[in-house]
Amino acid sequence: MAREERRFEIGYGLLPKKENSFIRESLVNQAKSRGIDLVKIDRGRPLVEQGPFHCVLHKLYGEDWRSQLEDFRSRNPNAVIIDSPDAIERLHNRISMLQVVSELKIENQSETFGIPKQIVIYDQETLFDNQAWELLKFPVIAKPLVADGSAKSHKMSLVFNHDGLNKLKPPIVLQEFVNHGGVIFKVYVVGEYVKCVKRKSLPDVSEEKLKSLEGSLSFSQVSNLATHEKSDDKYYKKMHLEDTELPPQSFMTDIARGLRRAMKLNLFNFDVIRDTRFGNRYLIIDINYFPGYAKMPGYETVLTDFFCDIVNRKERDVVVERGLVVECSQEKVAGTDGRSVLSCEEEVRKTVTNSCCSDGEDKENSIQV
Ligand SMILES: Nc1ncnc2c1ncn2[C@@H]1O[C@H](COP(=O)(O)OP(=O)(O)OP(=O)(O)O)[C@@H](O)[C@H]1O
Ligand SMILES: O=P(O)(O)O[C@H]1[C@H](OP(=O)(O)O)[C@@H](OP(=O)(O)O)[C@@H](O)[C@@H](O)[C@@H]1OP(=O)(O)O
Ligand SMILES: [Mg+2]
Ligand SMILES: [Mg+2]
Repeated sequence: MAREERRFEIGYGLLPKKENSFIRESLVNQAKSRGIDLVKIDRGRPLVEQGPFHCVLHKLYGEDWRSQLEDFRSRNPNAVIIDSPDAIERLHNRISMLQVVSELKIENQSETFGIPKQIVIYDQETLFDNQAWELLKFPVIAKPLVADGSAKSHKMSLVFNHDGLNKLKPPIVLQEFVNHGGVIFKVYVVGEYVKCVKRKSLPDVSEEKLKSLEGSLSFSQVSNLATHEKSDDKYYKKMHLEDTELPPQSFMTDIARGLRRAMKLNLFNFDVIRDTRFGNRYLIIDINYFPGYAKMPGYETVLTDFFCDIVNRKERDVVVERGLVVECSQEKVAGTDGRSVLSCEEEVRKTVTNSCCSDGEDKENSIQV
């Protein structure tokens, strides 16, 4: 006798721009075909009155939203919130964002990683204080300290010399500009899934060129420009993205998994550049929460797989790859708010079968919510 299909509801809270790019019909349909209904959260009504959702997916800020999530969590202790506002908050400050990279330990003989030299400047006086400059060398990139998703938080300046400092408005982070061959790598993380892609970046600045450059140059979201915006530009015509080799996948995966565990986040990307002075040195310059996944080929499948894992309370790394279900209680794996996806041994032991995400067959290891 055919078993009734179990369905799950995932509520999403996104700004209109994100909703437009992420919630495509192709994603909604694929999720639906595998037992997941993506439902828009009505921001005009309390979250607790909606659903009931098995999972909440969000990229919204502010105190009101935080307290709505808190209420939701206490009333729905079994629901999963992807991800916790506290964990996301770390990415709203460009210093705390990269601190986690500096603390990460990864064993690798052939490649190294880190972050560029940087200082934080809170006021105008410190900007012109020579002591602050002992560590850094021009050119530098001035980035707003706050990275809250506003247009302002993406406005950057490439500063060539002291004259260029006049226009800057602290609080800012001054980060050494590192020549990297004009190509940036964006590493997308969706739970355990890791995908690295190439994008165009700022061109290198030679010592020679630096002498002739005046002041500073402003720019914003250079790796996100539409193709037509780049195509007229002489520089971009000269660029050969296809000639650039990707960093080793296993190295990027190790960094991604390390970051995921340390930050307790499931949905993020990080920007990596390869220092041209040392072909095997990689620098992480930016980490973004819930980035533009729709730019990833086949994002619908990747995201649907992830949703299925979440609602089934199972993760590939623990349940499938290692096959050791009990490890969940010992491993600090990226948690979510509400209940950690992998935190509790008892939950994992509640092994039942259900039809969500199965390809027609029941899976012995799936966990029911
Ligand atoms: N230290 C650096 N050295 C060389 N280039 C850099 C450095 N920092 C940033 N860039 C360039 O400037 C761009 C913007 O910087 P960053 O990624 O920090 O800004 P963002 O506004 O947070 O970007 P996103 O749109 O990815 O959120 C990068 O994509 C890269 O092209
Ligand atoms: O739409 P959103 O506001 O989430 O924009 C994000 C943007 O995704 P989009 O492509 O969907 O616009 C991301 O692009 P990719 O790194 O994936 O290229 C990146 O620029 C994030 O920094 C942005 O987030 P913010 O920093 O502004 O919060
Ligand atoms: Mg970036
Ligand atoms: Mg960013």
